[in-house]
Amino acid sequence: MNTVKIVGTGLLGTSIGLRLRTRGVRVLLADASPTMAALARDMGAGEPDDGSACDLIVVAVPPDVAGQVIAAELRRDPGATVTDVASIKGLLLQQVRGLATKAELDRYIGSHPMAGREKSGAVAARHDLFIGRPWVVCSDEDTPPGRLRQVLALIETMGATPVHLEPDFHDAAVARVSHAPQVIASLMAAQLVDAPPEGVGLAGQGLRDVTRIAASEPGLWARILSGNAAEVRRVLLGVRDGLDRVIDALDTGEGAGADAGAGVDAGAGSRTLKPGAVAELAGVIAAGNEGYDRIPGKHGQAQRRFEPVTVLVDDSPGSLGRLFAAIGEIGVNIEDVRIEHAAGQPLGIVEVFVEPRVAHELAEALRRRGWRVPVERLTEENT
Ligand SMILES: NC(=O)C1=CN([C@@H]2O[C@H](COP(=O)(O)OP(=O)(O)OC[C@H]3O[C@@H](n4cnc5c(N)ncnc54)[C@H](O)[C@@H]3O)[C@@H](O)[C@H]2O)C=CC1
Ligand SMILES: O=C(O)C(=O)Cc1ccc(O)cc1
Repeated sequence: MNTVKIVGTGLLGTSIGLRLRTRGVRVLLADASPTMAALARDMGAGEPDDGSACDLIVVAVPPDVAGQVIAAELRRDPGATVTDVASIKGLLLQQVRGLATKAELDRYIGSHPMAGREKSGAVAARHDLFIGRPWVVCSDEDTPPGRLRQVLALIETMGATPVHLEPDFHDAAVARVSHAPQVIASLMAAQLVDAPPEGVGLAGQGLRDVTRIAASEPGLWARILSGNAAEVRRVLLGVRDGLDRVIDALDTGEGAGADAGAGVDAGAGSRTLKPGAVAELAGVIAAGNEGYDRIPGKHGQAQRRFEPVTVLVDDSPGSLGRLFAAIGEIGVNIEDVRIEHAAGQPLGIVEVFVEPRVAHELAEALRRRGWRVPVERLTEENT
């Protein structure tokens, strides 16, 4: 890879440019907005496009305009391989097929890095955005091997792992793992709009986990959802079935949306659920446990459940460093960390995630060293 052009210098394009520059690749930057291209240049992602011929062109524009931009780049630079990073693949390939010649199509390979942020634009770009993440490649049997090698070289330079998928399989998969979750996060967060501030103030890590991506850019996501409408709709219909079952199970015959006379004993003040309702609720949570366990964990391995050991630390400089050093001396590997601040107190609540078999031992060792470790939850594995 000698010269790579990036068209669309927002979050994705600028992140790719930054990483390519660390490897000494010449990067040309183009954007419909000259200001955005100048910003990416100022951040060190490359130099302004001077029209030179390129080995590889990466189209990183919003999905609804990606088809036209890909076709225009294929035509303009007859030697270049063209790839894109759009979040949808089936509809886009269909559009490019309608706009490009057969010879041009041989130079196009769609791709999609499964990494991003809830912020848009060059200012949010990071050179390490793609490290360790899957990067979908939609080549087919007609793709010339030399062209495929160029796209694979880009992915390798980004530190990502190539995953070869058909466009339709990709779209069905991302509807489930990315697009529908975005809708659910947004709908849940929207429930907070009218909530009283004292109530929202009780929010903890659970709500943050479920709603982090609700901060995403509305314009981009409206385009992504429209471009994968059928598959996203299919997943959401499944979610709606589940929601209907939960809503029905929670029906006590009183309050908002209750079915008249649904409760077994719908007398005044009754909160009785229908027979079978509790099992239905437990079943929903259990199915969630099962699905959650299928999410790949650290380094792409099967998800492993780590045990949290909770430690209360002073909200003061150096506290975290001392805690981590102590855990290192005890000889336990920290798998993950989560930090919350205790409401109204100068106290940090640190959850250190470790292998379940060492959790109890770590808690004891920390207590012996004077750390404040509340009594841990007893599980089969740590007793
Ligand atoms: N944001 C994310 O987390 C992820 C986004 N993607 C995909 O990457 C692509 C880019 O997304 P972001 O970088 O987040 O968007 P962004 O909004 O940060 O950047 C898009 C850039 O494209 C430029 N642009 C728009 N129309 C153009 C045109 N016709 N010609 C040239 N430039 C044009 C805009 O001026 C903007 O600078 C999208 O297709 C998106 O689906 C893929 C993975 C993750
Ligand atoms: O932030 C996250 O967890 C994401 O999943 C980001 C993301 C957003 C859009 C994509 O097409 C791919 C990845």
